[in-house]
Amino acid sequence: MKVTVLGCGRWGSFLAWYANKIGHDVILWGREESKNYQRLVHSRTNEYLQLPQNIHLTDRIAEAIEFAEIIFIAISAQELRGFAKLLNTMGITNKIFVLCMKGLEMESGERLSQVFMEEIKSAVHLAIWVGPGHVQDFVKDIPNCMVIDSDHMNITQLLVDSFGSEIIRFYYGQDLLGNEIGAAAKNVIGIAAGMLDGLGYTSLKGALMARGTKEIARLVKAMGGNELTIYGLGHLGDYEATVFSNHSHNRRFGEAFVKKEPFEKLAEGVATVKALLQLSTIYNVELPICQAVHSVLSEGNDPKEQLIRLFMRPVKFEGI
Ligand SMILES: NC(=O)C1=CN([C@@H]2O[C@H](COP(=O)(O)OP(=O)(O)OC[C@H]3O[C@@H](n4cnc5c(N)ncnc54)[C@H](OP(=O)(O)O)[C@@H]3O)[C@@H](O)[C@H]2O)C=CC1
Ligand SMILES: O=C(CO)COP(=O)(O)O
Repeated sequence: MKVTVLGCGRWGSFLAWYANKIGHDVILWGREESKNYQRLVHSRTNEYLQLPQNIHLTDRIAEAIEFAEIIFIAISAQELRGFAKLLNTMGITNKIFVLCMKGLEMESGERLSQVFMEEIKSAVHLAIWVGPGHVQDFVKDIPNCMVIDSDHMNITQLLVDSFGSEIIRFYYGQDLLGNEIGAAAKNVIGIAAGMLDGLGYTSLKGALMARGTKEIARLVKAMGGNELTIYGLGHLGDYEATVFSNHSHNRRFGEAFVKKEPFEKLAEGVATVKALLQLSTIYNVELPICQAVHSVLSEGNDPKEQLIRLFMRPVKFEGI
């Protein structure tokens, strides 16, 4: 099968490497001025992997789009709307786009599938690929389980059947809304986890895990999704790779933030927490953990005070 990957950062370069490894014919696209792209062109390596010679690299978007019927996108979530506007100017009818990103639009609170479909005016199929997985593990053949979801089971099945392997076992998603919210929100819980680590309160990550899932499940239910999705791979299943992982950029960002250290990599949860607070207002659902993360990141409140207050809130029944 022919596959195009748009975005050549950490995850995009992995998707190209992986699709090639399991036998697909792959083009990887990056922006001409991108340092990530230039490095791949010159050395075929980045800090995570080495790209085989038979993966074609291009900075010509028209060539990349034309090449394949299945197109993965792995860019920063906040850039998706502008990027979709660009794609919409190209001939993209009958393609299957797979959003391999975890975020919500900061200003609107919209899910990425909503953002994408608002901008694409032609008939395309859309799916998402989320769940736990780090490049550093996959390139060593360390397996994981992930989830593909879409509004059409035949598309979900086609993708699962075409991209599953011994290192990635896919599950068929059945709740696009729940999986998108869950995948985005786990990055915010990851930032909270990093803050706890940085403050020396790693012991509270169990409580974070229990209360984080409850909080996000409440939101998903209010939005019309299935609250149980939050206990699946897209959210709870991703805590191992985020809340508890040294590879996680979101967790590391949270830790660096409270230690007042710089951290340059993309931490999607920083923008997503603002989107979640919009949803909290729209759907009238209390999101105390998201609120605490936001108050530390954007309102300058003391992390220790906020996190301690969060877990020492008035006694309540655990089911709530
Ligand atoms: N298990 C999973 O499902 C994983 C999912 N992810 C998700 O993948 C997404 C990307 O993360 P990651 O790869 O770590 O991030 P990186 O910062 O490594 O890569 C982001 C890429 O997006 C590109 N980009 C940014 N803005 C634009 C734009 N306007 N037009 C085109 N390209 C653009 C960047 O281009 P440039 O090179 O020019 O800077 C860069 O190549 C995130 O949403 C993240 O949550 C990440 C890891 C694992
Ligand atoms: O989504 C991921 C792992 O499943 C990657 O998480 P980070 O972006 O926090 O590194």
